[in-house]
Amino acid sequence: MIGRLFRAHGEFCASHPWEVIVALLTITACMLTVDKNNTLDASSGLGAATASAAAAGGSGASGAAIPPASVGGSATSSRHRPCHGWSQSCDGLEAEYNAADVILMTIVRCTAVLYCYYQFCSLHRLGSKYVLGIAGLFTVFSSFIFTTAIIKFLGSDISELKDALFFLLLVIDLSNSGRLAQLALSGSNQAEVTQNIARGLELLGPAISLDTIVEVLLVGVGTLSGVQRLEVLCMFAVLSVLVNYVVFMTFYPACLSLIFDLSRSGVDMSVVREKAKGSLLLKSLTEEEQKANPVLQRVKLIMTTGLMAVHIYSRVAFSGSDYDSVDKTLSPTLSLNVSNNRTESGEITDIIIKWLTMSADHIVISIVLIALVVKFICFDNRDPLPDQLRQSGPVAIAAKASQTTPIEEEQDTQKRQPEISAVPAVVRAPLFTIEEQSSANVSTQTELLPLRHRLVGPIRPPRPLQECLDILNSTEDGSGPASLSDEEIVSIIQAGGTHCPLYKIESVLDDPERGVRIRRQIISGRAKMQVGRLDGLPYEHLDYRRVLNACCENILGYVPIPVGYAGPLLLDGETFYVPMATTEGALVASTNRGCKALSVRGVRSVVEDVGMTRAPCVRFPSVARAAEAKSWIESDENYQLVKTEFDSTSRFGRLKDCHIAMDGPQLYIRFVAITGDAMGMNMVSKGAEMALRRIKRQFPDMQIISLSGNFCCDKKPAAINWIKGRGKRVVTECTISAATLRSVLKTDAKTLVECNKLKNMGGSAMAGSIGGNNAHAANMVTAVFLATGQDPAQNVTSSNCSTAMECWAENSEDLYMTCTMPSLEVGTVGGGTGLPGQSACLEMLGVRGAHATRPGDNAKKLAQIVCATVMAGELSLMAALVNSDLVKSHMRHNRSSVAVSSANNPLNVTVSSCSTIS
Ligand SMILES: CC(C)(COP(=O)([O-])OP(=O)([O-])OC[C@H]1O[C@@H](n2cnc3c(N)ncnc32)[C@H](O)[C@@H]1OP(=O)([O-])[O-])[C@@H](O)C(=O)NCCC(=O)NCCSC(=O)C[C@@](C)(O)CC(=O)[O-]
Ligand SMILES: NC(=O)C1=CN([C@@H]2O[C@H](COP(=O)(O)OP(=O)(O)OC[C@H]3O[C@@H](n4cnc5c(N)ncnc54)[C@H](OP(=O)(O)O)[C@@H]3O)[C@@H](O)[C@H]2O)C=CC1
Repeated sequence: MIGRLFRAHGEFCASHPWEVIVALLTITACMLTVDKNNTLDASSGLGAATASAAAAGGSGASGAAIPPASVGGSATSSRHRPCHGWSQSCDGLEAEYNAADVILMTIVRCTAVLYCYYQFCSLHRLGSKYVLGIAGLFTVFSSFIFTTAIIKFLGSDISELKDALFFLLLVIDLSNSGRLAQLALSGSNQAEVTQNIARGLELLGPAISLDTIVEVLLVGVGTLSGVQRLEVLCMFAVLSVLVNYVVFMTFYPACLSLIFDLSRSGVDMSVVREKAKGSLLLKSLTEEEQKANPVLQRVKLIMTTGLMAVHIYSRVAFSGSDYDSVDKTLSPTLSLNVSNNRTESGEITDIIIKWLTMSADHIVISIVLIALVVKFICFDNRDPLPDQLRQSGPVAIAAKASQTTPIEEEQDTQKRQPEISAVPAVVRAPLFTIEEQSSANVSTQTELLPLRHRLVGPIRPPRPLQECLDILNSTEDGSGPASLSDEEIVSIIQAGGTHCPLYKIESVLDDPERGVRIRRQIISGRAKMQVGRLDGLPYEHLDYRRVLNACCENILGYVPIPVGYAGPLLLDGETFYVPMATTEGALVASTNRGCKALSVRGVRSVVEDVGMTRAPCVRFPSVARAAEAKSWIESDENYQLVKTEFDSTSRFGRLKDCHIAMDGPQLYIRFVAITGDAMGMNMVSKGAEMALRRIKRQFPDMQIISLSGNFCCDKKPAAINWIKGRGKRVVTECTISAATLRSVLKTDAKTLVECNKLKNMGGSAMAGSIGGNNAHAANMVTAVFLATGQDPAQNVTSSNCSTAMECWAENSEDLYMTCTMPSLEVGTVGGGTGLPGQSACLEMLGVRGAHATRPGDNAKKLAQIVCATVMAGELSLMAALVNSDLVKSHMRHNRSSVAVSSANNPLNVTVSSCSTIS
């Protein structure tokens, strides 16, 4: 209920920022410009005191003494009406500074500075130091200005604020401003910002209100101390707390909202708001009100009650004629203090009395300081807001329920133990973002990543390096790397040598995930990365057995790429749903549309296993000797000798051909081999090496320049692959009826044929392209390659494609289309095809692993699917181009305002939106 009130209030402030800000500024301006003498004269009883205060203020500043009677009087009256203290402040403060004063104020100032430092450290831990730092500074500044205005209004001398400022710094809690700013600015549009601010106040408001009450009552105790200067300072502090509270609840959220409002570009907010309603973040924000730690809340409530009792009792006890006697009881030395402060007596007794009287001052200030310290330690230790939200969100709850086993919980608890970090970068909680919320329900580790990043291990000081090395190399039970803490392992790695090179951690530790975690920490430190830089790069839940010694070295993690599907695709009578991994919005949609058009009549294909190639470069002493070697290899009999050697290296690799090019005394021997279901580069390289040995036996003067002489030609554009082929050669064909062209692609055959001729043929010829007579074959090739674990770099040669179109049927209104791809380098065995995700995608196509009976058939089938998918993408894009739909569709699917703004703009300001374009 209370939370909802705060929420409504926050919503109001955020949605009416101008009104709130102008209202507050107007009130402040009124206070600053009001004629305080008139006002105070008119007010009850304050006039006299103010007059004296003003006078004293003036004198006080110069250090003039005030008659004891007047001071005393003031003090007395101040206890009857606390606000009186404002006008009396100068009286109190003008008292001459003695050694104790100097020490005391120094401590207060130091504490304030340290506290500020602590606050900024906390803000840094929360996330962006710039945004949050500015938020914190803004709160301090605005609170100070408002407090000044009120103090001036109450008739005090502003010159005395130098002491009060430190109290102001001590009572302001910047972390809440940081939290609210972080939450507000994580919104991607005005509606989200408003909702985030409302949600933030709903969450923070009740706790902050209670904190404020406790602080006011606690610090208010100082106003009962009987020590006049302390009373005045405490009144400043109380006022600061109250003003800071009001600023935080009104001015601050309004300003946050305004920042966003002013910096966005004219977007249609009704549309954006509609979109925002569905966002995951908002869903999590509308969940049940977050409760602060109930134990702490109860303690605070009890404290509040107790302090109220103290205040009521004290003020009743001090009222009326009783006051003087009570005052004497509580502070018997006060009058002495006042008079003694103003004597220049050097007598020991006077000094003792002065110190004794000041000790009351010290004691109460110490109580206030201790109370503040207790507040930091006990009450400010609440979970960061992002954690609270994460815990509360329905998505997170579901994710937690499904993911967190008791064992995991236990591990997490262990990992929450204080870290023993030997490296400088300690990963902190990441910025709270929509993306983080959105990803909470997928089974990646990102949600708990920051905690798991930390170095873990038994809490004990690291053992000496030699001892750690002995344990590392020991084979005894209870020894070995598992018994070393992360910090000890880091020290071994940092020491260098061969014991545990950074790139071998996984195998040395025999625990890949732990190894990767430690490497991330070390690299973060060595690369002097900002805290949390690697948080977005997952590394857990990866089957490292399938990665190590197969796919990657020096692993830091893995990059998740979205996988979509295009289909159904009717190919040679079979239906396929083709997985595509891409970050190019609109690509899958386009291919999907193409599949729809093609599948009405279905695609037919032919495939040929051209063979994988490897062409070493060898050199002979003379051209004649090179020519002799060439003819030796090309003779049938010798070719068989070489083939036997080649084939001996694999159960599936079989030498198919040998093309030799001569360039001076150099030979480029292009071995062509079928490689079963593997793409075959390793296999053919292995075979080529063995074949070269045989040739060298025959020609000992042959010099092997390089196993790869670029005549192969792998991963580089080359005409030879276009002409002779490489891997699999596939040709697909299809006819698309005029009706389908109209209904699905919104075009006709004639227009497409014309465009294909001028763009894919004419345009590519003008560009001097080889193998590029297509619109975007590389798009589909790469997306399917990534999804199915192919070598991504082989998209270069594999994307060779000629797309042809003709008008078809009697009336020439249908379309006949072919795609010819002579060099598709694909495999269903080896490389990345064995990784779990990639393997699942191959499974989806029914081509995972080796073909059970006919080795090579799975790879060929995959090549056919790739070519048919390319055809679908080609058809759809060509239709989009003739319809001038390209830019429109990409603005809709390929440019998210959230992604663009969060990448380029720390304030998440929307820099573009499809709603303005489409
Ligand atoms: C593999 C190496 C580096 C071994 O090289 P090496 O000299 O045997 O290794 P080493 O054990 O003596 O270590 C030397 C250094 O290599 C690094 N190193 C060594 N091992 C690791 C590891 N596991 N993880 C990370 N770093 C490693 C490391 O820096 C190490 O120094 P250290 O730190 O020990 O003082 C070397 O043989 C090599 O560079 N091979 C070439 C592999 C390659 O480039 N493959 C690319 C694919 S080929 C292709 O796709 C295209 C192609 C070929 O067809 C194109 C064409 O036609 O030309
Ligand atoms: N070395 C190089 O120059 C290059 C390497 N690459 C990389 O090479 C890797 C791919 O090499 P590739 O040779 O395809 O794969 P692999 O190196 O993984 O070799 C395939 C393995 O699978 C076995 N196998 C089992 N069943 C079959 C089957 N039905 N058909 C074929 N092989 C089968 C083979 O047996 P057997 O041992 O009997 O042959 C062989 O051991 C990729 O990671 C790629 O990135 C890429 C470009 C160049």
